[in-house]
Amino acid sequence: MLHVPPLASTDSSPLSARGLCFGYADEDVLHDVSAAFRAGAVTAVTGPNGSGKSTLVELLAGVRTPRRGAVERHGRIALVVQRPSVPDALPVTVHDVVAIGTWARGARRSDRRADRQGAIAEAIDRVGLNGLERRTFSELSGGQRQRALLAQGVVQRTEILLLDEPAAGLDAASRQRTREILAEEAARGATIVCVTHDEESIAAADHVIRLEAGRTVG
Ligand SMILES: Nc1ncnc2c1ncn2[C@@H]1O[C@H](COP(=O)(O)OP(=O)(O)OP(=O)(O)O)[C@@H](O)[C@H]1O
Repeated sequence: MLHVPPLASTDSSPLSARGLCFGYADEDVLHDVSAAFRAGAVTAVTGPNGSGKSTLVELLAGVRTPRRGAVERHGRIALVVQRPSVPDALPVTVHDVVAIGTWARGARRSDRRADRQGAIAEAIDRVGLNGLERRTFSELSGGQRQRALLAQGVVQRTEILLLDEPAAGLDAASRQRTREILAEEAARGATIVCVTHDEESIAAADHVIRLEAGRTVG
């Protein structure tokens, strides 16, 4: 796939960052990061461990606030986090996890209960977890948990979908399926930003942002 740089300007971009600086302590881990993300495209965010990818995605999602700079968002955002830890005592099932993703949809009057159940079943089917709906999170493998969270993200049908290493720990077939799902979400017009170390995901992305030591390098 042709790799063109992300948009230089923020014009018509559903999601953009301008001059982001952020530090967990005195020292900044992100330095003056600017980027604009296109609707209908998958942007891969890559770079070495500790280069600031997860931090950038959390700033884009609004989970963290930049010390300097700003994020502009147009549309609803879903964030798929990495390696969730759920206490074993919490008996939350795959179905529950995906259903949580429909809560915001449910606020829309047109979204009837039957539609919600259908959307949950479809999302579980898309990530290949059929038959495991009633399993609790503690009874799932790491890769299965990862896929349940992906289903929770896509069921929201938000305009912007942010994912932090959704393919981490997945086998080759599941990584491939994850790439297909992201392409499908982009095809319906969503803006997809995906942190990844996976070479195939980087190659399949429409745009690539590379971070090194908290700075964009291309
Ligand atoms: N909660 C935290 N408190 C203090 N420092 C943190 C915290 N989270 C991350 N950092 C530091 O911020 C920097 C960027 O971390 P970040 O997790 O964004 O990197 P990353 O590129 O996502 O790494 P990886 O590829 O390993 O997931 C690193 O130097 C890291 O040690």
